[in-house]
Amino acid sequence: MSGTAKPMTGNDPILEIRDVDKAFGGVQALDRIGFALEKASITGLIGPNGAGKTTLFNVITGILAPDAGDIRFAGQSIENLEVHQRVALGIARTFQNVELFESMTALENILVGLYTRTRAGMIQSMLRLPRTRQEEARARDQAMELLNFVGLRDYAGRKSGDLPFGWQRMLEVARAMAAQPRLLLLDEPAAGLNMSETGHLGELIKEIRSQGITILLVEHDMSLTMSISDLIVVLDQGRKIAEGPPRAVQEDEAVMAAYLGKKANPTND
Ligand SMILES: Nc1ncnc2c1ncn2[C@@H]1O[C@H](COP(=O)(O)OP(=O)(O)OP(=O)(O)O)[C@@H](O)[C@H]1O
Repeated sequence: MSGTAKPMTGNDPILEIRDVDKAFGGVQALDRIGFALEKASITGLIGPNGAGKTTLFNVITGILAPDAGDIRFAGQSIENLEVHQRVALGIARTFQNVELFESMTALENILVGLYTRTRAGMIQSMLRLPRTRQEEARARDQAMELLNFVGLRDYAGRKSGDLPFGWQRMLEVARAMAAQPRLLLLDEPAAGLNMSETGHLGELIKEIRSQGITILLVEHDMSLTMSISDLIVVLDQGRKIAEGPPRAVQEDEAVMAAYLGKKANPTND
C-alpha cells in the first residue's frame, strides 16, 4: 500500500489516475487514462456520449475494477479497496439518476448519509437502533445545517420522493456532503435543473471547493462546467484528448472535432 510518492510541484494531488484501462468486450471504454486532481479544485470531466466518463467514475469509486493502471487517493493506491472502504477514506458521489430513499424524509436521507462512513453506522442508521439522545440531537443539528447549506431547511420533514426533481438533486449533494468527503464525484448534477437552479448549483459547488473539498464533475451543461472548473479533462472514445484550463480546452481543435462529430459543441449552451 505504501508505494513511492511522486514528487509534485504546487498542491499535492488528492487523486491520481494512472494509465487506467477498461474494456467491455471489444469496446475500449478507457484507454490508458491518466490525470491528477489537485486538492480543493474543481475538475470538469467532459466528452461526447460513450466517451468513458461514467466508466471512469465507476472505476474511481470501486464499482468496476480496471483492467490495468492504478488509482491513488491521498498518496496511496486504492486498487484493492472495496466501495465502502473508499467511502470511508473520503470518496463520495452523486448519481446521474438521483438515488435517494424516496419514502424517507429529506432529514432522514441526510441522517443516513451521516453514518455512511462506517459500515456499522450505516447499518445502525438503517435499522434505527437507539443511540444516546445527545448523539441523536447532534446528528440532527448537522443534518439541518446541511439542508440549510443546500437551501432545503424548510423541507426537512418532506418525503424526498415528493420534492421537485431539482430539489432532490440538491438533497443528494447534501447527503454526499454528510459523509464528510475529501473528494466529491458529481455525475451530471445539473441534468433536469432549470437555469436558476443550475446557477444555484454552481455556487454550491464553488462553496464546497472553498471548504477544501476536491470535486470531479461530469456534466453536459457546458456553460456551467466551463464557468466553475479549474481544469477540464476531455475524453473521446476512451482516450484523453485534451486537458487544461477551460478557455484553452474550448479552443482545442481535437476537442471541437470530437464534439462536432457528435453534433454538440463544447462552446455552445
Ligand atoms: N457495462 C457495460 N457493458 C458493455 N459496454 C459498456 C458498459 N458500460 C459502458 N460500456 C461502453 O463503454 C463506452 C463508454 O461508456 P460510458 O458510459 O463510460 O460513457 P460516457 O462518457 O459516460 O457516456 P454518456 O455521456 O452517454 O453517459 C461506451 O461505448 C459504452 O457503450
